[in-house]
Amino acid sequence: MQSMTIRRPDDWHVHLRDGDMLKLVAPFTARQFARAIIMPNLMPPVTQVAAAAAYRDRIAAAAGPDFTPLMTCYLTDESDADEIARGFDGGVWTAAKLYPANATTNSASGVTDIRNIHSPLERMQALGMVLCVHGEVTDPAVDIFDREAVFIERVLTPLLSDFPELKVVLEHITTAEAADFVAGAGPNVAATITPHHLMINRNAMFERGLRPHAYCLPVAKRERHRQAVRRAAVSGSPKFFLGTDSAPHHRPTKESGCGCAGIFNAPMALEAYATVFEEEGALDKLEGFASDHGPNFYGLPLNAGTVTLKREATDVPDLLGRGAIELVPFLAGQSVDWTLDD
Ligand SMILES: NC(=O)N[C@@H](CC(=O)O)C(=O)O
Ligand SMILES: [Zn+2]
Ligand SMILES: [Zn+2]
Repeated sequence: MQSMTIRRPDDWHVHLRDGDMLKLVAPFTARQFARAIIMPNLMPPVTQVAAAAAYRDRIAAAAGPDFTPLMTCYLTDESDADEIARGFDGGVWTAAKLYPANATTNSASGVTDIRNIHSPLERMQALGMVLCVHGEVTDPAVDIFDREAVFIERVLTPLLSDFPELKVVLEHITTAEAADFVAGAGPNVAATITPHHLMINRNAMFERGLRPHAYCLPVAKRERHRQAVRRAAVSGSPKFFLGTDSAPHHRPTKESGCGCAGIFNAPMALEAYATVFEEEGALDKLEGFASDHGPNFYGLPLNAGTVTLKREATDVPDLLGRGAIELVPFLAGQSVDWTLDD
């Protein structure tokens, strides 16, 4: 196949940040996607309807008219069910986001115990509002490579037995356990999958030296898990859909003695997914994964337009930037097999 046209896709998990970083990265996402679920882990986090509406306006200004940001509410121990319902009913919030406190970047204000958000979760279940989950336990006694699987056991399974109708997206899955759990759960449970977890395993972080640009959370796992996540992505199941988790960090904050977690993949996300789906002999499954399963799960309309991908290599730049900000993109200096036609 030399070219393929699919319904315009959406990104169901992205970090656009704020200020100059937002201005730099938003056009990359808007070039690829019609809509995106915007992560609320700013400093301070987006916990209030008014803050989310103002952030939405800043994103719209940075991304241009062809892009719709879908906002999320950052859940904390103090989250108020009425404020969440008000933002959802008012069309500001599409979903709410559960960060276990200190699990990842800017999650210090996250939830310390799931019991503290029972009343917001009860309301969300009644409203049909999606809960997006960073699914890792923070218990330092649990090995970092096991934190997703243990989260499923200790937190997600009890959560779903307390709220059996709650719509839950287990985000950026990295393990066979997560893929199996989601596949076997009810239709109210789905997962997003990133390009990097499809393309790299944990060796990438240690290839001939320490590689901070391959470091994100949840951390990439061993090859067996990458293979399981690839099978889930190309399975055609409506439970698995595209979420890049593009998470830009200024270069010096990654190339550091304590580097930030996050991989910036927005510039060539679709091209990377197409490369993986072709390797798996599943290009016919790309449109469902990228453009249909997400909106169907969220109960949103499918996009009207299309995008065309050509089977021509795209070279990924070593460095992207503007002004003082420098970003090393995913697959810097390498290439992907497809090109997005503008
Ligand atoms: N994925 C990451 O490694 N980092 C994300 C946070 C997150 O999605 O966990 C970030 O905000 O930088
Ligand atoms: Zn996360
Ligand atoms: Zn993320």
